[in-house]
Amino acid sequence: MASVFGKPRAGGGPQSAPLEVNLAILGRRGAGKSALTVKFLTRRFISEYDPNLEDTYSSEETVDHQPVHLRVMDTADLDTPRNCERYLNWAHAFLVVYSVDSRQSFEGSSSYLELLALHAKETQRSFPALLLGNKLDMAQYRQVTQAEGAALAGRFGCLFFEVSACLDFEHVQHVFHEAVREARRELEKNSLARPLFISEERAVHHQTPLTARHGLASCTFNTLSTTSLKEMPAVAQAKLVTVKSSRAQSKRKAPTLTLLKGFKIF
Ligand SMILES: Nc1nc2c(ncn2[C@@H]2O[C@H](COP(=O)(O)OP(=O)(O)OP(=O)(O)O)[C@@H](O)[C@H]2O)c(=O)[nH]1
Repeated sequence: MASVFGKPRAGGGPQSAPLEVNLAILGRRGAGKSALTVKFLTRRFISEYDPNLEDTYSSEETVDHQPVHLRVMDTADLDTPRNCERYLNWAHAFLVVYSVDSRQSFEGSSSYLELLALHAKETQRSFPALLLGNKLDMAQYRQVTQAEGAALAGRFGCLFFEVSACLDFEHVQHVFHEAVREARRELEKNSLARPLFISEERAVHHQTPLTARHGLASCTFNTLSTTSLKEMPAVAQAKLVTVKSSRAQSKRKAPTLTLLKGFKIF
């Protein structure tokens, strides 16, 4: 990571305007979404988090000598995807996390990948996703083989990595940077730098619950259209996360680590 979380180190690459990339981390409770997020942002493994809080963090990164303003939404969906539009309409790329020692979390990751595939079909856009088999350090309790993870990733055409939030930082950083590369490729390919739009008059008619059509997840999302549109509020005003105060309390129970919404650690 070429920046101390929140500000780039000297020599962090050419001073062009940083590309903005939004990354959402999805997966069943306990898969390790928060631990991976905090490892990437702080190089530390923190063991306990409050499972109910959802936070969005920001970090100035340098990926392949290019500055990137990276936002990471550490979601908290409980056990199945719900109210998905908060991340489906926000993220440029997704990390779908399961734990190699939990068959249930692996099946949960398959539901998320199916949801993302449906969203891509509905919006006629493609969204890079990376499948992560976390807790590799617990391989002796494996319930999901590497081959099964690779096969699932292959089915959805996404990259696959096995990682551990409590082992080396470089491996976790590599995965986040791979997600940025995938998002950047997609943005450059589809020049998606334009802000997302939502239909004003037609939002109600276009809300089509996925459960009605696909029995998959209790998620609904607006079908995006480009006529008579109002620009979506900037991320800072949008209610993307449950955090209301000026401090983004991390999900860990212990009071020692708090992440300021102003994107720095202290
Ligand atoms: N051994 C090991 N434990 C991990 C790893 N990643 C997370 N954990 C532990 O697994 C538990 C769940 O981790 P979280 O990061 O809270 O998982 P989560 O997906 O954010 O789950 P929720 O907070 O419920 O949404 C915690 O006790 C972590 O310490 C890992 O790579 N290895």
